[in-house]
Amino acid sequence: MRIVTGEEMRKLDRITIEKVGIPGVVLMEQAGCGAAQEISSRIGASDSVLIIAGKGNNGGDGFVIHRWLSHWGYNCTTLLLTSREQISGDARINLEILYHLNEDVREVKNEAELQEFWNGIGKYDLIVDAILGTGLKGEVRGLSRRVIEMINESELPVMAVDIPSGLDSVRGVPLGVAVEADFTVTFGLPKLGLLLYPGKYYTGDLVVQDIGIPDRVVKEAGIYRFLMDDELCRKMLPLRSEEGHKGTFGRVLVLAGSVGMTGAAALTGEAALRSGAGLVTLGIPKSLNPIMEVKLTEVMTYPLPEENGRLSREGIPEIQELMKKVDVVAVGPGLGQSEDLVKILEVILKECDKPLVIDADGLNNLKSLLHLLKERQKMTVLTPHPGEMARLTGLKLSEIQTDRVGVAERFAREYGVVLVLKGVSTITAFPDGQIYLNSTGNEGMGTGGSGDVLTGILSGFLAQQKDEISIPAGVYVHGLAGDIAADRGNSRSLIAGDLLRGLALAFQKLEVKR
Ligand SMILES: NC(=O)C1=CN([C@@H]2O[C@H](COP(=O)(O)OP(=O)(O)OC[C@H]3O[C@@H](n4cnc5c(N)ncnc54)[C@H](O)[C@@H]3O)[C@@H](O)[C@H]2O)[C@H](O)CC1
Ligand SMILES: [K+]
Repeated sequence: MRIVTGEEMRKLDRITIEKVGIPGVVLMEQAGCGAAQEISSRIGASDSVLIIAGKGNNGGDGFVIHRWLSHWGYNCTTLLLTSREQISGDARINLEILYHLNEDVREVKNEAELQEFWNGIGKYDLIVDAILGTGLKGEVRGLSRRVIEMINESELPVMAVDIPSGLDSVRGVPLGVAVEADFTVTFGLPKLGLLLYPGKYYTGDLVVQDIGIPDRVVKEAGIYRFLMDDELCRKMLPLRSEEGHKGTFGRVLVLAGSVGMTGAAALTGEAALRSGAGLVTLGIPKSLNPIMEVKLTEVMTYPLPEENGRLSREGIPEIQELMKKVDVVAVGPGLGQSEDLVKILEVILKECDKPLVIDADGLNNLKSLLHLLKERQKMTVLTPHPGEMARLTGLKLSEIQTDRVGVAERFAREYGVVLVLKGVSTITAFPDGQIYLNSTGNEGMGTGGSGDVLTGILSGFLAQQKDEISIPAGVYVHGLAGDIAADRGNSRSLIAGDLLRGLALAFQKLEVKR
């Protein structure tokens, strides 16, 4: 499913109305009736509903909701945060209908009148926030601001119409103040801010209501952000032929590990195999080889020259040979940091003509080599968590976390890489501007080794099909494996090894028998 900003949704509405010819009042009817159905499925037959309506079409949706809920027998009151005369267009049509039906509509024009009305708030069972939607501009001001504060203080259940009023539809942050909703019915397509933190807190359960915006309008609008789901992931999984063999499923070289950091290397190697790669070779400091030989069965190990327990530049000729024999190279998990490792990474960036996945310490050794990324002709995937992204870019953590999509989008475009910015709602950004927002995973995955498993999954996918579109699918499968593992156990006690076992179950859920 595509993801839009408020502004993009307004453009889609406008094209649908002006070019396709579906009247706005029809879209509003679809929106309001759909939202009323969702509300009706969540409240009791004798519940009283208070619709708080702003001056624009978000308020208009509220009037339609009032009409349908009342039609189904619910007690409804609309609190209008302005006077009747201030309402126009499609919203006014629906407001007049409420008056013609003698529905209970109260107008409040100032804080005193609002406070007087609010003294009776206790008789309502649900508040419908139809104050502000995609027309919000700047910090919330005036009566809208005061009523949003009162809604949040009221502790009453709240449903938000389209967007929790006050929430920025791009960055998902409150513009001064925002409604804290229990659930939100958004129209047409999900707005980006509803899917990011802290926007997710204000949104509560998100329901996307189809209001009949034609697919063709959406496709032609050039919307380039996507929300991952099972269906989209299935389409992006690497294809596997039934006559396949180890060679066709691809060979992965993992350069990872250092003394004391053998687990990262093992997790990456196993995850690549568990994701369907045919053969995986793990290049590690040679003193670790006996340990890894015991630890790993299916993953082959290759002892490389070392210094102080980390790969050393003496190993470069062997690494150059190893890279020629594989389909994809993953470098970084547990590597450590040193000048030799920077030198090794520099050679890899300059000479490796295969897709490359750089993670963890591979990223921490990359800072001085960023310019080489632009020169690579083959795909490069970087998988930083926010801290590694801060070190890579020199940005503060807060600058990254309050504009995750923007930061990822700009970096991918500038360096011509696929950037996987991990965190809640991991973002995959492509050099052409495409953005994929992940929707799987849980807090239990904030555990050592989780990222190593992701690196293995991504390199395992690229080994099977050198198509970067499998990267968001890998991120999705990683989170799905974590969700399945957490469901079977408990997210608190989740450890990275559980993800390896969860992978098979994740594929089972996703794989449709071809
Ligand atoms: N356009 C359509 O056909 C459909 C729209 N839908 C719903 O309509 C809203 C968008 O409506 P719009 O009238 O453009 O804007 P809003 O109702 O969101 O708000 C505009 C209203 O609010 C005032 N305002 C703006 N910024 C602030 C602020 N910072 N503080 C206080 N007040 C502010 C402004 O003066 C206007 O009066 C969309 O979200 C949908 O809910 C239908 O759903 C589908 C068809
Ligand atoms: K709203």
